[in-house]
Amino acid sequence: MIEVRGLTKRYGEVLAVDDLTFTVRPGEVTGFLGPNGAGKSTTLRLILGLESADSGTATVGGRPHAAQPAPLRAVGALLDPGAVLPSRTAYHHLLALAAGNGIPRSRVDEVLDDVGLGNAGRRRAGAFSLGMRQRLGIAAALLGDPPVLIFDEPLNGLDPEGIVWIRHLMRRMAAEGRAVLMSSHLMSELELTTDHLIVIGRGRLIADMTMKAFIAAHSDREVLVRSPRTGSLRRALPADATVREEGADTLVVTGLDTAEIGALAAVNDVELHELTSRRVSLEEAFMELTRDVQEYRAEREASR
Ligand SMILES: Nc1ncnc2c1ncn2[C@@H]1O[C@H](COP(=O)(O)OP(=O)(O)OP(=O)(O)O)[C@@H](O)[C@H]1O
Repeated sequence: MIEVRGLTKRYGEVLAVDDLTFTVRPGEVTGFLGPNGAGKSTTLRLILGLESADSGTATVGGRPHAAQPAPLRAVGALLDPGAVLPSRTAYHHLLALAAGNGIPRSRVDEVLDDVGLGNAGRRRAGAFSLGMRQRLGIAAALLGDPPVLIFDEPLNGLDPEGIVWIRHLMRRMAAEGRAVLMSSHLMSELELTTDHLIVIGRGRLIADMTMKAFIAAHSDREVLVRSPRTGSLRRALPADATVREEGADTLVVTGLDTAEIGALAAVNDVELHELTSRRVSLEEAFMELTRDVQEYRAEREASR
């Protein structure tokens, strides 16, 4: 279990992590979501003891990272898949890590097989594709068979096969009872993989809820209407319907269903070319949730 309590980190003017509190539970994949610059990587580095907090605590299994007697057995992390000596073979890279953490040599072949690098272990890591480096980083994370796993943007730059593979791996790790934390700046990457969702913006907690609850809360339907007479249709709609234009001949309406809009169009003699009910995408729901912090970011960048 990861417990973050009142965690705060400042870099000069920038409050990168602002009084953040959340828990990552065993047996679940928790998605850690936030727009670029929200403070995700900083939070993960604080949990892993790579940075020190200005205040608050971050513990794994009840201990701060610095107090872990065998860090790789407590928490495995994939932060930067590029962090491998290019001249080393995958096998020797893992062997050095194992030796430094009192992990038996036999475990190296096990994890190489586990991540599908069984045949590539004797090749130099410098010649690996991004997908293979990602797998090697995950092998290193799994080396100590830890109960807690942290992946920072693990799907970045991967091909569809790699993405499916990592999704399955994370689900399997959670099914084995591990606590898995995965960061992303895209809701679409988390929707299929995670049980729980933590959203941050500008270093602060915005949402902490199950993925199911997030989907239920944001599964409003909207109706797309295409017509050569959108102006007349718009005037025919009741005042409490929300209407926005999506191009010259298209309206998107919330608050009415397709039958109601169809009936109003018929009564007012408005020709329709399309009437489609659709779910608001979770990506849009996430953007709505973080709009204030995105605007803040845009303002800050504009004023530089
Ligand atoms: N070492 C550092 N020195 C100064 N500022 C930093 C440092 N690391 C991060 N920051 C700033 O802290 C804020 C949070 O950055 P962080 O990398 O944690 O965000 P993030 O959510 O991981 O973003 P991304 O998705 O872009 O990686 C940003 O404004 C960033 O510029």
